[in-house]
Amino acid sequence: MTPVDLTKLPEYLKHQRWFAGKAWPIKSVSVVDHVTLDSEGPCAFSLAVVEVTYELGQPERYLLPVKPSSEGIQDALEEVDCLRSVFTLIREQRSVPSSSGHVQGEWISTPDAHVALPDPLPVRRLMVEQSNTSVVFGEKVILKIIRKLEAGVNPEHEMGRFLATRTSFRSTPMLLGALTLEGNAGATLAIVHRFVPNAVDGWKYTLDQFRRAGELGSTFLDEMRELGRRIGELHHALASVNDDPAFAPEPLLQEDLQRWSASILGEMGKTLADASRVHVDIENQRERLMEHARRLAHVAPSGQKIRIHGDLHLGQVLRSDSQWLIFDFEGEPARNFTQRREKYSPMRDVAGMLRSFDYAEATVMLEGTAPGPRLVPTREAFLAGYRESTRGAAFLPADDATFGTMLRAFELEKLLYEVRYELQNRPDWVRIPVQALLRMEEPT
Ligand SMILES: Nc1ncnc2c1ncn2[C@@H]1O[C@H](COP(=O)(O)OP(=O)(O)O)[C@@H](O)[C@H]1O
Ligand SMILES: O=P(O)(O)O[C@H]1O[C@H](CO)[C@@H](O[C@H]2O[C@H](CO)[C@@H](O)[C@H](O)[C@H]2O)[C@H](O)[C@H]1O
Repeated sequence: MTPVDLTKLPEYLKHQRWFAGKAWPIKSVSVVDHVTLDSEGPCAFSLAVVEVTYELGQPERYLLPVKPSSEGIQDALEEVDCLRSVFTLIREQRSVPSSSGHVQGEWISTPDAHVALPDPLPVRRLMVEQSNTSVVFGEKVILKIIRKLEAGVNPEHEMGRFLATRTSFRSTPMLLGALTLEGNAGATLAIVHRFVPNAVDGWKYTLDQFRRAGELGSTFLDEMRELGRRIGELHHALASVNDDPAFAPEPLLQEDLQRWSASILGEMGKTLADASRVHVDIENQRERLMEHARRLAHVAPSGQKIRIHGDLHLGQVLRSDSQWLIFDFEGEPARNFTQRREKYSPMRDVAGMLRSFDYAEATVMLEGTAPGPRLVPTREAFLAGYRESTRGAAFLPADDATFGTMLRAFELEKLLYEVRYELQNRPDWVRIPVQALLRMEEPT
């Protein structure tokens, strides 16, 4: 028996914030696995994995926590008891059979993962714009229930578990547990982290600083230097284990550089053509930009490929208690899990953060803030901190010239990604990466 009225699902899905396929006609929806939870308790509900097939394009899978209701389908996550039930399953590491496998709760039991929770446990839905559903329990832990499921190993779950159990890196809200569906429709369904109270994200924090008149204060630049150091420490931690093939650093080969260079050149073809419809001048830059990507293929290979954050920007760091914490290890949403888990040069993360400083500068300028010396000092402070904490690291290129060439190529790669991201999501913001592409210097 299926837990939901399948005939009502297409209409239900189209009204959900997290449903990505609103623009495409649905051909069919089927339940591929489901489990009933709390069947005897106050909140009997189902966790159903549904597959949506479209008239055109690839099918997608979603997690539907649902309750039977006289009106058809009700989101079980609207009920506090159901949210507590999901959390308890994880905390007590329970295993519950599903129609074609089982769901498994996982709770990390190292001493530094210990968290004391009040009883009864207060529950608060996080009121932020997000594509999943996050809930805070007792102001101590945050549970993210994943809505759109991808095939393969979830990088946020994998990276969080690795950092928590195999490294001493603690500049991140620690992963405490997860809920996984094992079986044919296997996927990570939910993730629990330590909740960071009173945190401000790095994007808001930086905008506030950039909006102030005059020069940036030395305190802020020290904080940016500290952020650079934290990213360097993250890379050290990610490169610190050799006995786990998913994380062991690998030598960076000429063929890696050639592959990455070719991929940037390939992305450039279509992206610049799309961008030139809104900004005609961009086509004149094509040759100069291509040269930055070509140079990547020809540097002498040094350093390593390691697991990286993969989507590092100011919105992925939190400032709390005068500390920087790095979070959201799920990687770039436009790539599949296999691509996101690939080892890469850590320079890609560095480039991502530098791009974010440019976005912050462009944002305050568009708001009418007077020009000022903000961008260059922020970049320099961040890079100085990063270089300080990674001096002599085996994962970085051996000399400064190669460091510079690789950094420019990865900034270009991120810029192209941003043009595509903005064209699709925030067309008014396309000008930010486009202006940066126009400003990119002649390769030296
Ligand atoms: N551990 C945490 N402590 C405090 N706030 C957090 C924590 N994790 C996430 N948040 C807040 O929740 C928001 C959404 O979290 P995120 O994991 O990015 O969800 P999504 O993947 O759905 O975008 C973040 O922007 C941040 O403000
Ligand atoms: O936060 P996500 O993992 O969903 O990342 C995506 O969205 C980001 C925007 O929220 C986008 O970041 C771009 O805009 C930021 C400002 O809003 C800026 O700080 C980043 O540098 C810029 O890349 C990110 O690229 C995208 O993957």
